[in-house]
Amino acid sequence: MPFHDLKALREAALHPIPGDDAAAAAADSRQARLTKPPGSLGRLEGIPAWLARWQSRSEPRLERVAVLVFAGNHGVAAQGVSPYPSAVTEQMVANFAAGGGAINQIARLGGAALHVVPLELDRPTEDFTERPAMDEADFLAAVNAGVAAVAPGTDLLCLGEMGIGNTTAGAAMAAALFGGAGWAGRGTGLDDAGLARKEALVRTALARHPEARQDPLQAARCLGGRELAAILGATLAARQRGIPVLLDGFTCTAAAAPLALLAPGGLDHVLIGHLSAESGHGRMAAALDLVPLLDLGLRLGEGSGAALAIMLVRAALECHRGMASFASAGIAGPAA
Ligand SMILES: Cc1cc2ncn([C@H]3O[C@H](COP(=O)(O)O)[C@@H](O)[C@H]3O)c2cc1C
Ligand SMILES: O=C(O)c1cccnc1
Repeated sequence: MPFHDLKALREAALHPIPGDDAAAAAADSRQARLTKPPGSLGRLEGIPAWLARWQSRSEPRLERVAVLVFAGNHGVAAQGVSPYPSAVTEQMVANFAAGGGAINQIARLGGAALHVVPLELDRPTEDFTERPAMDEADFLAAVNAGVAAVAPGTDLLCLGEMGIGNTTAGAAMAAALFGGAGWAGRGTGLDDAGLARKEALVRTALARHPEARQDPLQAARCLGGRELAAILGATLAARQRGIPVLLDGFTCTAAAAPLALLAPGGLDHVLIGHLSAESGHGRMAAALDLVPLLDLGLRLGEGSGAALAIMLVRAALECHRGMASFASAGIAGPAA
């Protein structure tokens, strides 16, 4: 199901698959009968119906949980927007393959299969302060790599990224999609001078690509990166394949955001796993009307915050499945 051209991608994004209201209602009605005061499990209570709606199963399951980490390199990194060199992207991909990344440990704990997808690391995107990051063919190839990586039959998909310089791409996309200034954050640890340079480069990029402000897909092509485009493709493909999605932090959320701007509800099958410490993430989540599940001060990427939230999703479903009902346990409801 690859997208042959931008028009086909746009058509799919403009017409997101609706969720299964009946499956969600069945899950919610079970939730209401469980042995606890209504609402006492807080946000965990909404999760079974969310899974049910997007899996289209009144009894959702979490047998096949996957983490996909897409990796790409960025022309803009040559402008000194990250304290780390671009070589670290490939080195970290090797580290993931050897089991040495934070995401390896968290994914294993979450019972998730980790799949890392490097995207032409020896061919960085163009520096988007000068030219579009990708031409249409490059952009589509990256989107389609994301689509192809989503295995049908997955019950829950976590998305993440690895790419030195990609918080600058995320900031530029956020500025184009949501407007305003101040989207640049410190990323892996920029100092004040670096932060000011990053913010100025985002302004330059926006001025260079006026089409990015008119069209969310042009924002992704001109200002994003291959791993961000792949996240967009994977998020869209997951919806089409009945797979709910956990997004990671700032960069990952920026990558998927065009889907919400192209169609109302285009990210309804998505939860944000955690609120990143990257400064623009809370503002971006609010603009998307999404409240991240966790808030632990992480600013790593790699899908780490998405994968951490697997534990919460598992806890929510375990309670939903395993708890007794008031009737079955013979427990009195509230006094009338
Ligand atoms: C060793 C190392 C491991 C990482 N894992 C994720 N990132 C994170 O940092 C990068 C984005 O930050 P910036 O825009 O400042 O370059 C991305 O690769 C992201 O996934 C890492 C960064 C480093 C250095
Ligand atoms: O929130 C993120 O996505 C993030 C923050 C810092 C570094 N890399 C990624």
